[in-house]
Amino acid sequence: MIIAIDGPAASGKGTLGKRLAHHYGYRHLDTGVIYRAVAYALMQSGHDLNDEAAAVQAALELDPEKFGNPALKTQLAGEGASIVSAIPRVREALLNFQRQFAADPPGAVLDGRDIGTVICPHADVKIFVVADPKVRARRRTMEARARGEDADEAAVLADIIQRDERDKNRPIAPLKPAPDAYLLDNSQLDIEGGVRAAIDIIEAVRAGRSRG
Ligand SMILES: Nc1ncnc2c1ncn2[C@@H]1O[C@H](COP(=O)(O)OP(=O)(O)O)[C@@H](O)[C@H]1O
Ligand SMILES: Nc1ccn([C@@H]2O[C@H](COP(=O)(O)OP(=O)(O)O)[C@@H](O)[C@H]2O)c(=O)n1
Repeated sequence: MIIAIDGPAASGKGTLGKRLAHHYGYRHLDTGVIYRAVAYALMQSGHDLNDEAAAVQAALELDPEKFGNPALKTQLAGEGASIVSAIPRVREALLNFQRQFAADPPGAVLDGRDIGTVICPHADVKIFVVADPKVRARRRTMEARARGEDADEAAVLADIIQRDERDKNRPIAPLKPAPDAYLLDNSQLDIEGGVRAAIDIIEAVRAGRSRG
């Protein structure tokens, strides 16, 4: 089974994806990390984030072993990711890796912006996670502070809104729900509540399928 999770910045996609993968015994890929890693590589090598050739090269040379680098979590890397991810050739270079990850047994949960629309249009279940922008900014700020960073909630909110706008309005793989995605608003839910709601959706889809 392939579970596709999409949604705007800091909506809880990664947390949900990880928890669902654990619940079902599947592998999990946070695809945002891939674009963050490309942006980070460009920043480290002193290239402009709009340098298409350098960005494609960085995408082709990605090392999944480095996806755990804490530097990829910063606001700067997220902002950079939103710029490099709008380059069509970068997305193209990263397509196979993501599709291969999804196809490998026993099943996979992928989260990002275009999983249900482009990467896995035939996913068994698609969930589009949303939450009020202020709630998302608050959660992301608390997360950064817990890591010891000095995060300003208003600046985090501005970054989230700016990235969402860029991601929604780009011509390639824009952020939008697939027509067959289930909407999950977790503004009023805690993490457990969000996970339960997602499992309810997945089980309802499975039950519907087995009834044929
Ligand atoms: N339902 C929820 N209730 C409270 N906090 C949440 C919930 N879902 C996620 N979070 C927290 O919000 C922050 C952003 O979640 P994350 O999974 O990183 O989002 P995304 O992958 O969409 O960027 C994290 O600190 C996470 O612990
Ligand atoms: N499948 C994906 C995942 C991320 N991205 C881009 O990468 C950026 C960072 O993604 P992320 O999921 O790590 O961001 P957060 O929601 O964690 O803040 C996004 O703002 C998108 O521009 C994308 O274009 N497609």
